[in-house]
Amino acid sequence: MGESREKLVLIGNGMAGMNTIEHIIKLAPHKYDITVFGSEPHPNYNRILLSYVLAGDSKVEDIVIHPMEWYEANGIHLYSNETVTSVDTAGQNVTTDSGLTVAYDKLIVATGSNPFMLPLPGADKEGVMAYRTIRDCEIMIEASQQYKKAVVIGGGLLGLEAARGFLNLGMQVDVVHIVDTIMERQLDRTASKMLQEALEAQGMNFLLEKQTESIIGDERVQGLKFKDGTVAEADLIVMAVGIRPNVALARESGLEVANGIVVDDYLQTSVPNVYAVGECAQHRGAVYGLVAPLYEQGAVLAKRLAGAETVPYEGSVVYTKLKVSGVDVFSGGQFMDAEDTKAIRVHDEFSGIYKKVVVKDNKIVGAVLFGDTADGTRLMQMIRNGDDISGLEKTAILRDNSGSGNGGGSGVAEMADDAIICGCNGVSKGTICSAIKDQGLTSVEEVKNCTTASRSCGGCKPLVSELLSYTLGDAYEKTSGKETICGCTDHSREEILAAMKEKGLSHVKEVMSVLAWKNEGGCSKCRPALNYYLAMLNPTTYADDPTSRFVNERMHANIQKDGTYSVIPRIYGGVTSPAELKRIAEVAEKFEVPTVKFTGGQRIDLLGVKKEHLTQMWEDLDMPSGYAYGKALRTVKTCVGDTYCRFGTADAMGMGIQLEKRFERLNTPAKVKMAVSGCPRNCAESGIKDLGVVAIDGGWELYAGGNGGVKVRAGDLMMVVKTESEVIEYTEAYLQYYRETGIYGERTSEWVKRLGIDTIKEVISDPEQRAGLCARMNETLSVTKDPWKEAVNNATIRKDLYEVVEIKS
Ligand SMILES: Cc1cc2nc3c(=O)[nH]c(=O)nc-3n(C[C@H](O)[C@H](O)[C@H](O)COP(=O)(O)OP(=O)(O)OC[C@H]3O[C@@H](n4cnc5c(N)ncnc54)[C@H](O)[C@@H]3O)c2cc1C
Ligand SMILES: NC(=O)c1ccc[n+]([C@@H]2O[C@H](COP(=O)([O-])OP(=O)(O)OC[C@H]3O[C@@H](n4cnc5c(N)ncnc54)[C@H](O)[C@@H]3O)[C@@H](O)[C@H]2O)c1
Ligand code: SF4
Ligand code: FES
Repeated sequence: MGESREKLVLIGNGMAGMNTIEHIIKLAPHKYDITVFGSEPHPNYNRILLSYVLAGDSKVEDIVIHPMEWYEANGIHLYSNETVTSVDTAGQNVTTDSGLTVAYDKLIVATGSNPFMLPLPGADKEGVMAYRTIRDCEIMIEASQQYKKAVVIGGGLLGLEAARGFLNLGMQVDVVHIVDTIMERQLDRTASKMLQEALEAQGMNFLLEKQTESIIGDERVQGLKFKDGTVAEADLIVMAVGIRPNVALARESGLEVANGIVVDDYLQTSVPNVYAVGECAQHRGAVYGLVAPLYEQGAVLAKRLAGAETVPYEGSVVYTKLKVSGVDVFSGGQFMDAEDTKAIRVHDEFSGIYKKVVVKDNKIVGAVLFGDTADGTRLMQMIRNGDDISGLEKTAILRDNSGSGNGGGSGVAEMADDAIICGCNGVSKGTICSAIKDQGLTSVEEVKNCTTASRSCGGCKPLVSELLSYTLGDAYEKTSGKETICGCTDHSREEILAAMKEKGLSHVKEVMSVLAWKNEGGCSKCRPALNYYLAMLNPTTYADDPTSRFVNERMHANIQKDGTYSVIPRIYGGVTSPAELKRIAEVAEKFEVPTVKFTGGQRIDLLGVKKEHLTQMWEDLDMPSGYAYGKALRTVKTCVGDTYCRFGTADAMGMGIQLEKRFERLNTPAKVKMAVSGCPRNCAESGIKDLGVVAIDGGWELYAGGNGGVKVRAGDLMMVVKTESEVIEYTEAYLQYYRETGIYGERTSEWVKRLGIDTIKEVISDPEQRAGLCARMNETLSVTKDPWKEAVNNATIRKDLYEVVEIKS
């Protein structure tokens, strides 16, 4: 039987080529004798998921698409770790680097791309690398165990996913980007800036508008120098500045090559019996760098080679999603405004949501979504269908997905059966729903195994989950729905706290190990949370884990966008003295601080401080840390009160200073701001603070859960008390209750809303409960230390965190 088979050879054991082979085997299992060559020493794997391997969410073995046994079972000869070095198109055979020659009747070239490496002086130093393969990923993971500081050049999709991975690996990371907006090839300015802010909050540091001039160091890289003369330290540099089609072999073999290997609508090259598919191919002038279009090409080529009827491949409308946990970003089609386009925009600054839909001639041609990407699939379908939207309401195009009511979700119910749910693998709603019904599937994993939907980037998992819910109703709801603290675990906050108490768990790694964390090292969402919960439960015995803190908290200073730091000393109640001001001025002069600014919280910010100056500055200032970087008490703003103001009924400054001295250094689920006003005129803005204190005739009002930031909220009146010591006592109880029941990252404004002010009132009004809360607060406060003093007095901390390695250029 084998005798009659034609010989099909595939060069490139990657995603596009092997997807084509998989289709061919399904369509015409006996037509070809198939040989596959791959330069990498692995079976075909999902390159996309490398980002999850790097981030610690998956293991290398989990991302294999076709294991070795699959090749064997399908009679495919796989030569891994073997590179094809020449193609004889006249004699119809290929030759490899080990000297092997194999004949073909049909040849598929799927050699992918090469990462573009900037040809900089010093780029050949050890520690400068690309990010494309399993090997690259392994090198990065190994390096993180030895080195501390990574720099990623390129703030595109790949660079940002690499940077996120480094943070998860416990490294500090700078992202160097050439223009002033990241992901400018996928996002408009508004979305880009929102993304930057969100990633900065995760600990990423951006060096924007920087052009690298050279890479410095001896044998191993030590840093990079920019054209503007500045430098950045680096133990490891990853170049993620784009890719170039891997066409050298094709060119040498006489195939027509422009940017990529030129192919027609059936993926045929300029040479008979030779086809090209994937990133190396150029179709109608376009070269693609995402899997969805490559799989569309593969489906057409497979049909062609299997002898089945096929429509031509006519090009693809592409969309992307960034795979970084905690941010939702979608970009598709023609997303930039142009003279002949109009846009529908929704920008909710309170919820951090931005949506833009670009319309041309009454048709949607592109979209950018940030913060809520549930509309993405539907919009892409409308773009592909060329739907006329002139009769549609704006709300039918962009939905409010925030609620769980009818408007919520992505509207899977209304999608047509042929709507593509999984863009990467081209799987439609109809296929998924039939598989769920016919095969009795009950989980996203089962749908993936049966239909391939969600097998690649995983971006469609929420939609698949919605389809399961839509098809199975309550039966599905019952099997899912628990709110876990992050994707690394199936446990909820409550379960984790209960286990910490019951099993006496005492460090972050132990929690992850005992509770069988799916991702061994955890991520930036769960590790700081676990560190906080452990410290909250065991204040006197727990040893803080600085590696589980965000970089600003680790450094006790805020990193600014140019890589310098800001230093904000504590100024109790916003009240200072000439001597203190003189000292601040002297320090600012001595260290040539470029900007000195008053903050909204009545203190002084020294901006633009070099890392190596931090500890000496703190020593010279001889003032406590203002914790402007931490999830902790920030400031207590005060008015002058009855000391100077004729309306004042109480000593607002004195009360504010007492509160700040009592609660300084207190760690809380999220930052806490307070204010004290000397009368109901409320000049210190007590109504929009986490705790606001307002003097009234004969006493004080305490307001809870106010916020003047992103989501403005007026505080709820929680309590009216008579004396200053009662203000302290009730504040202790309130803050401790928040510490014990707040979700890590949750501001009091959200917490008060979640619990209800009446519940909080009830708890802290109850003398027994209040006494317990105050006792636990006392215990916590009894062991806090000033971190700046600690760093000044501890040579190891100074060396490990603040010393700068000298960089030779
Ligand atoms: C970290 C990372 C994350 C990504 N995330 C996404 C994402 O979320 N969504 C998305 O759509 N895309 C993503 N991509 C892009 C996606 O992985 C690529 O578009 C896709 O892998 C390209 O497939 P390909 O088969 O054309 O090339 P490749 O997958 O690169 O396969 C080509 C293979 O050919 C081999 N080869 C080359 N020359 C020879 C030769 N002469 N002889 C033998 N073998 C040879 C190479 O070693 C390679 O294994 C990501 C890429 C990376 C690196
Ligand atoms: N989630 C996803 O879909 C995903 C994830 C990773 C990779 N990918 C794909 O992998 C490929 C490679 O990704 P990429 O991010 O390297 O490519 P890219 O071309 O999308 O982005 C490269 C970025 O580097 C910047 N840049 C160029 N020269 C620079 C320089 N000298 N200094 C600083 N910045 C510079 C560019 O401005 C650009 O934003 C792309 O095809 C991408 O689509 C996709
Ligand atoms: S709040 Fe009252 S006491 Fe304080 S400054 Fe304003 S008017 Fe004066
Ligand atoms: S959309 Fe990428 S796996 Fe489904």
